[in-house]
Amino acid sequence: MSHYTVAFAGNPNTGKSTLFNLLTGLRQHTGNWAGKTVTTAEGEFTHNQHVYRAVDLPGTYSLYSNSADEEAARDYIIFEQPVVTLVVLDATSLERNLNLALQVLEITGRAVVCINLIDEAKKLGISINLKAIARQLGVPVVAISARNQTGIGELLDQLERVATGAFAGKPLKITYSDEIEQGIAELLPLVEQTVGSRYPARWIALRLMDGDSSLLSSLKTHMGRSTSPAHKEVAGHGVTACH
Ligand SMILES: Nc1nc2c(ncn2[C@@H]2O[C@H](COP(=O)(O)OP(=O)(O)OP(=O)(O)O)[C@@H](O)[C@H]2O)c(=O)[nH]1
Ligand SMILES: [Mg+2]
Repeated sequence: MSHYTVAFAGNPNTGKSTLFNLLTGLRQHTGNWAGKTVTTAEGEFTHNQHVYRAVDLPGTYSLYSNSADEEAARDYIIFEQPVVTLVVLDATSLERNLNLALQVLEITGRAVVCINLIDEAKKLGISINLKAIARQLGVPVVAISARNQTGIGELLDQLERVATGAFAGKPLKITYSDEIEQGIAELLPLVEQTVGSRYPARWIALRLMDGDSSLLSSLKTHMGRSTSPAHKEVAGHGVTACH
């Protein structure tokens, strides 16, 4: 039986924990990230004989280094490298929410985009062209309502496709201005030489150009250790639903 780690990322209040609780039921525990006062939760669920370890990341608007929450979500995706990152978006404010999805896709193509609160969007008369968004983003896109429990089967099927490698994402690559692309081109070989092929060099180059010293110090910390799965760092127990 395979075990796949799935990280739940998304803006605050997009229903990550509602979905997480729905999938994991009471098979979950909460704790703090190592050295950070950021609460996280882990749980387990099964679909088609595959076991998934779900990690509920803190809600963030970006993966820059504006807060401990953003640093924790960023570090998890980059350094713990979940098999799938599930990006949960609010269907009623897609434009703002897609910003985080684009940032995740700059880091990894092993992602599924989950458009939640589709019931609310319908009430507001918002219709969403899932196929067009999926084509543009290059990863599966599924509409669900975590509250009404609709679309969950399709979401789990898409998670499985990405987790097993049956679907290989071709994540949208954002092309920046000539000046920035020139900077990336100069920095990229140095970053690749330093961090190797394990980490997303283009994204790291971009963040370094932006003067992201927090990412730099996280890189130093994580590169000094071999692989250390996140679950070892989560010091928690107790059965509780997360919020
Ligand atoms: N109408 C509707 N409400 C939902 C749905 N999913 C979640 N909600 C509601 O949205 C609110 C936020 O849900 P949470 O699951 O706490 O959101 P979250 O993303 O975990 O929030 P943070 O942990 O703060 O980032 C709650 O009141 C949920 O009941 C949905 O599919 N439809
Ligand atoms: Mg939550």
